[in-house]
Amino acid sequence: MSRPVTARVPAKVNVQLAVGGLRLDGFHDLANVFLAVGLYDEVTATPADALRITVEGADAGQVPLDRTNLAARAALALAERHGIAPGVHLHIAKDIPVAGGMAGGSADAAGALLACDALWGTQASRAELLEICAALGSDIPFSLVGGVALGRGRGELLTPLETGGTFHWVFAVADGGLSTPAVYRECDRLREASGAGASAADVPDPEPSRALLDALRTGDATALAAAVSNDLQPAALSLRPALADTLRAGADAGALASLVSGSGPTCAFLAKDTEAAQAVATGLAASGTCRTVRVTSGPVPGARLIGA
Ligand SMILES: C[C@@](CO)(OP(=O)(O)O)[C@H](O)COP(=O)(O)OP(=O)(O)OC[C@H]1O[C@@H](n2ccc(N)nc2=O)[C@H](O)[C@@H]1O
Ligand SMILES: Nc1ncnc2c1ncn2[C@@H]1O[C@H](COP(=O)(O)OP(=O)(O)O)[C@@H](O)[C@H]1O
Repeated sequence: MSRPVTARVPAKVNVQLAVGGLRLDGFHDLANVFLAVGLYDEVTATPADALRITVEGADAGQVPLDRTNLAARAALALAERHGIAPGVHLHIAKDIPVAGGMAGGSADAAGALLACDALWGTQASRAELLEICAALGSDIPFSLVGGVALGRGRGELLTPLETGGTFHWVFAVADGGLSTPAVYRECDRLREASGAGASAADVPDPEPSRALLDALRTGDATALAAAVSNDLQPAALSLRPALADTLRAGADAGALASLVSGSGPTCAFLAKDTEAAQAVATGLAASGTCRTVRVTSGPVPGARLIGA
């Protein structure tokens, strides 16, 4: 019997999330600049008679254990393509906040794919793995690739980006999640309410910011802080007004930039260095405006097999 295989996959923050108009297929075109950060889920694949999912971690109770779990869907997609039975036990050690705008479910899908590919010896090419990822969810290709990348289309068409250094991040994890489709819907509603319109004909094509790409390339945290943006932030704040207090608490504690991570509700804070990040974390914890605070850095590599 084959030995268990474990994949380790990072979370992400979006340093730019420019959202175009609503497409006919229900998605939005994006200029989505992803940066992988050092919070990880681990997915372990062990041979089993049938597909089974187990989850450990503080948020484990919020993760589905049936075939709607993104890790299960990834394993099923790989098995189906290669005509094999999806007999596998997937155990997820979850450290990425659930429904937090940090792509935890996407991380588990990418991890399950890598781990099952190794366990089953399916030897899928990188291109095939990326194709399966894109079919399962817009953010999943980035979980596989990691580092820093620009996502076009609905976020699945990736171009890796150059970076000149490590950035220090603090994350304020909220109580409870936000639904990604609900946040996109609220973004459209706010655009309609402002009179500008929300369709692809009304909203300019999203473009990556030149200043942001330059700041990433040079590794300049102050320049990056000046250039970060998230078009979903007004929608997340509209659905969860208390996030404004969290963003303010991080800024008061010395963060160079405070923004909602993707669709939220996790808030991300960029700090000058490790000491400044600790000070921001201490200030946020004392503010009582979030459930937990995490300090980390990035960019980090994407999904990797460990202990192989
Ligand atoms: C907002 C972002 C930013 O990176 O991530 P989160 O912050 O939620 O992690 C992503 O765009 C989320 O990507 P992901 O969570 O993979 O979304 P999908 O499963 O592909 O789509 C879920 C739903 O989100 C909406 N959606 C998603 C992507 C996109 N470009 N336009 C959309 O309108 C659609 O309503 C879609 O049905
Ligand atoms: N492996 C998984 N881990 C977390 N959530 C999952 C997973 N599979 C499916 N889901 C569902 O996807 C939703 C969004 O989860 P997640 O990817 O953590 O958030 P986000 O899209 O905000 O980054 C969850 O509420 C949950 O119902």
